Amino acid sequence: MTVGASDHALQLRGVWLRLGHEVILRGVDLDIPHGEGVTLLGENGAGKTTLLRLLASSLRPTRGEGRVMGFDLRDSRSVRDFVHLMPVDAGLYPDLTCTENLDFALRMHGHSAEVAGALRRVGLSQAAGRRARFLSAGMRKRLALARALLLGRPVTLVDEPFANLDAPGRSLALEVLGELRAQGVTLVVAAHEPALSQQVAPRTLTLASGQLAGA
Ligand SMILES: Nc1ncnc2c1ncn2[C@@H]1O[C@H](COP(=O)(O)OP(=O)(O)OP(=O)(O)O)[C@@H](O)[C@H]1O
Repeated sequence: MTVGASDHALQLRGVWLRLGHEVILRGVDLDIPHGEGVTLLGENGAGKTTLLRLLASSLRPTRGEGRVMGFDLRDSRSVRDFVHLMPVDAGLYPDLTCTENLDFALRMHGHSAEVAGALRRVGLSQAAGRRARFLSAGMRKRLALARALLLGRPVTLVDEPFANLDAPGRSLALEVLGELRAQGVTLVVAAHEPALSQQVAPRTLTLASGQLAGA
């Protein structure tokens, strides 16, 4: 692949991905410059989550190549130092409290930050000591947003940030994602709410039949 190591945060060349018997991605090319915000659209089952997992080095291409912050997509250890994936189900440890979930994420990345302030920011101060398994879906989403903000990874991939959120929660999600962009974070947002997502991630790509349009 003739790619410069530092020109783009994310690059894919001719990526195919098969899961089981199903071919999910069919020759996907992608170039996302540092700091860009991209909205990823596509029908249910189009492969958005799969593409995010591939970019986070959680799935390997069946064929083709990719680079994340200049590192080969297959070099999971290096890629994961730069990338945070906020999964659709929030990806929390159910038996840890809100505070413990954030503390743990920070420790994993060798960061320190003010957890209480982040919980306050997302309206979860009262729930700080509650285990994640006892949070509502919207509260889990809020906690995941707090974690994404605290980590501030150079590449942040967000799966369905607006799902399960009430109107103030959706505004909060926009604020948090906007703040990450303002910090120079490269943001990819998979969403079914293009008008919301495009406010913070204006470039729009659409996955259909395993191919990416607008790339
Ligand atoms: N582990 C797996 N094994 C086999 N097939 C899978 C696996 N994970 C996902 N798939 C299939 O891959 C396809 C794409 O799924 P994916 O979750 O990426 O879609 P999506 O665009 O995120 O959908 P949605 O909008 O519903 O969240 C679906 O057909 C799904 O059934």
